[in-house]
Amino acid sequence: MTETMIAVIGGSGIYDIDGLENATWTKVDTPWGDPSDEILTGMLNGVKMAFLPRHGRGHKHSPTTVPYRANIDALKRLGATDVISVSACGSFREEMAPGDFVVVDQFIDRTFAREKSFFGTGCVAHVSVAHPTCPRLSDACETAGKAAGIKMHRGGTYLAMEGPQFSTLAESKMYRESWGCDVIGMTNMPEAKLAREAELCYASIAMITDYDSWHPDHGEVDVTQIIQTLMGNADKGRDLVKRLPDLLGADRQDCPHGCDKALEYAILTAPEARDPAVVAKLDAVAGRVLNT
Ligand SMILES: CSC[C@H]1O[C@H](OP(=O)(O)O)[C@H](O)[C@@H]1O
Ligand SMILES: Nc1ncnc2[nH]cnc12
Repeated sequence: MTETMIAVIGGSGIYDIDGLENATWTKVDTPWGDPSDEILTGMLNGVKMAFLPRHGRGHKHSPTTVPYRANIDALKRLGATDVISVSACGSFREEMAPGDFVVVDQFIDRTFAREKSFFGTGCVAHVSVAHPTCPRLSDACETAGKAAGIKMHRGGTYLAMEGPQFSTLAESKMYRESWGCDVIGMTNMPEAKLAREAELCYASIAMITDYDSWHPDHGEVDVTQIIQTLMGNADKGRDLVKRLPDLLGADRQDCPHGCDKALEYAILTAPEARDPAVVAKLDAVAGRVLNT
């Protein structure tokens, strides 16, 4: 049995969380460069917590330049077991209205200018992301959100676009009508894929801020409107987070869905063919299976 550490990656509008005991911002060095910012650690109701602002305090990183690999490595290195992403998203569904939250369970990855794996030449691995989010962690998010009085939707497909521009009207209609997507954002990929490679349970909460550009009764997406909605959402998001420790507990059992064993049969490169320098970089992410 290991000790739970709940890591929250806060998206646009969420640059800190309050209420942690012994709250400390810590710089974490990783073989993949600097994370987006220092990481806030502390205790909440007897459970270890970590918080990382995805874009950095002051919103320094664009969706393309967020150092996704360094962020996931740093959280794993600190001892995180569960990662909860909280993100601002557009909605493709009338019933998923601004102010509502969606516990996302699928993704379509349309990003193209990001490093998407910890593995590659010298140590090749292929993990499954058929089910990219952890149902156990998603259950906790849904329960916590409902207890906080938030209108929660369970399940939804998140279209991850490169950005930084919002979608054209034709794209928005295609994602909604032909591809069956429910929400859109710019950051959950490759984050979810990297969390799986690092054997971390991952859940994603989409805080709906707008109707993207498809909705006939709403104008095109506008960052001022998004930020206004976010200001209301951010407090709700923080309230949800505060309820997670009681739901997840300090003693962590093995993940019933196998998120924490994702690398068990994933590494293809024979031990004698592995590049020691590449293996060394994987100490935090894949130390369990590489015995580093
Ligand atoms: C502020 S609007 C666009 C911006 O907000 C979202 O960021 P995050 O997912 O980190 O909350 C979206 O993905 C874009 O990066
Ligand atoms: N409509 C939208 N498209 C992409 N990212 C978003 N983040 C918030 N709203 C968004």
